[in-house]
Amino acid sequence: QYGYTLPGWRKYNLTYRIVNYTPDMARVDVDEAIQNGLEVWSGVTPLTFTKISKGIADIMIAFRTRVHGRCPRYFDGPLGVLGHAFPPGLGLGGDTHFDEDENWTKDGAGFNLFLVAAHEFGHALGLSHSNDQTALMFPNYVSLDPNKYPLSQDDINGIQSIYG
Ligand SMILES: O=C1CC=C(NS(=O)(=O)c2ccc(-c3ccccc3)cc2)CC1=O
Ligand SMILES: [Ca+2]
Ligand SMILES: [Zn+2]
Repeated sequence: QYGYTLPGWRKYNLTYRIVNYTPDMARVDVDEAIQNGLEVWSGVTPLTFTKISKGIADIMIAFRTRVHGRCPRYFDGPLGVLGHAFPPGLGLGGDTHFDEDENWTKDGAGFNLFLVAAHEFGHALGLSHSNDQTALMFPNYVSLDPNKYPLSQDDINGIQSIYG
């Protein structure tokens, strides 16, 4: 009874939908950053992600500002919180929102969408924050080279403890 594994998804084939796009980046670059952010995790688990363009997906992705829709969490304008994601579950579960008041980029300027997305998707899959400085799930944003930013062993241990 001691200890517990964080609740994960009870299925491996998940769907996602990009509900709206940030004007900061080309649509194809947003699609690519999101897809790569998900592939970081599917690469080390049996999870698969299928993109749908309408209807309700497990992971609904949207760019929002301040108070938005029925979301219980708000954004704070430029800087500060960059995004938030809800742990696995029905309804809001898995949904991931990015703060549109940030400057989203696909390179080192502003905030790299791929990096933040990969971090938020960790939450959407059931991971909490890590105290390992090198972990993707570390609570503070570090702008590293997104092309070489692998998962740390801590991230892999975490996700495989849920979807091993
Ligand atoms: O649940 C929360 C609450 C606050 C958060 N702060 S954030 O949006 O500014 C944020 C911080 C760090 C990252 C990050 C960390 C490591 C690698 C890449 C991004 C992403 C977003 C992020 C988050 O997921
Ligand atoms: Ca913000
Ligand atoms: Zn939100």
